Amino acid sequence: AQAILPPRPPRVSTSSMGTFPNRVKIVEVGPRDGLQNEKNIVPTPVKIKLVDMLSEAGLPVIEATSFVSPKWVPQMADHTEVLKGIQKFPGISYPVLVPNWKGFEAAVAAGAKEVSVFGAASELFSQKNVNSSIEESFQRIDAISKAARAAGIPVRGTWTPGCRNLVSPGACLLPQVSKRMYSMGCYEISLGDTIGVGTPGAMRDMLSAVMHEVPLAALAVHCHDTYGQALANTLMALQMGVTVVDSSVAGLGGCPYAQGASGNLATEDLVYMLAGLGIHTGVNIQKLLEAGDFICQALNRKSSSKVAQASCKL
Ligand SMILES: CC(C)(COP(=O)([O-])OP(=O)([O-])OC[C@H]1O[C@@H](n2cnc3c(N)ncnc32)[C@H](O)[C@@H]1OP(=O)([O-])[O-])[C@@H](O)C(=O)NCCC(=O)NCCSC(=O)C[C@@](C)(O)CC(=O)[O-]
Repeated sequence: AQAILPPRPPRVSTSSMGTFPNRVKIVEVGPRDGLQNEKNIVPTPVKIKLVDMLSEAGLPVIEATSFVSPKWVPQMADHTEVLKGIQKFPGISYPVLVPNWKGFEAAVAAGAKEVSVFGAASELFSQKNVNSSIEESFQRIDAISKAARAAGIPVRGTWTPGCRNLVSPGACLLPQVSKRMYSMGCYEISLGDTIGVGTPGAMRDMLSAVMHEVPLAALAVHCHDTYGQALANTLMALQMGVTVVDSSVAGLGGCPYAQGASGNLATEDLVYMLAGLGIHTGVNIQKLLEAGDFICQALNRKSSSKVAQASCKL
């Protein structure tokens, strides 16, 4: 596959458009969020090679795996082997998702240097996803954050409204839970549109509410593309000043406990859009496309990335 990067227009900024950042940090979630929903177990060497190829492509943060219960998510049962097996490139972070204390301890024992905690702003989704209430999730996160701080391990947090009214802040308590997570020591809060029903308007309203509670510099967005809105939602977030975006190579993804959740925003499409805006990411799109080809072949699947699809035809 070959990608032709879009021409860079002169930088334009008007008050009605907002100002785009010069640089965006991409958090690649493909090896974790992308693969966790796969029914067939992906061989461990394939997972390791995927992470290594993403490192080669220059992604600055790669969520490598998750230390969740193998009874709940069998696909992630090889988390220790994956984390130990990947090459650790200097300057790249490899956070791993941890749902509870047991997962945190196992992650640290496997050599994790950064962890991600997560929770939902909906009681129903919280029960489905982690078998606990929102309050119990906070207690777990608090304990993990304290221990992580003592061990010098940064903690990133992801919150998902996890309900149909996904980006409706009133319905989903997202600003309050984000604030609480931030105050517990998470250095960054990623706001997840887990089932991908958000629109740019809903993103604007949700972010406006959350920005009152958490500094903009500590916010990231994590959009799924169920309704084809992920790139547009991300663009809105960038215009509002967000500079950290989660995405998944080849648009892989979905949460096993969120009915209807489809793939994430494809990293290839994000990189292409950012290049067209003249926004620096440090990602080599050619190597990224190769990583996407590799995992799609391993999964026997067509890439969900429009850029990858178009590049194949060129
Ligand atoms: C949280 C639990 C563990 C509670 O699950 P539970 O069943 O309530 O846990 P438990 O404490 O009662 O333990 C049950 C068994 O699991 C074991 N266990 C317990 N914890 C662990 C662990 N960490 N690692 C390994 N094993 C574990 C534990 O030892 C025990 O084993 P047994 O004694 O029966 O043999 C479970 O609900 C779970 O693993 N949930 C994770 C679900 C998940 O991975 N969801 C997807 C990630 S979230 C997501 O994708 C959304 C996000 C973040 O990407 C945002 C977005 O997309 O928008």
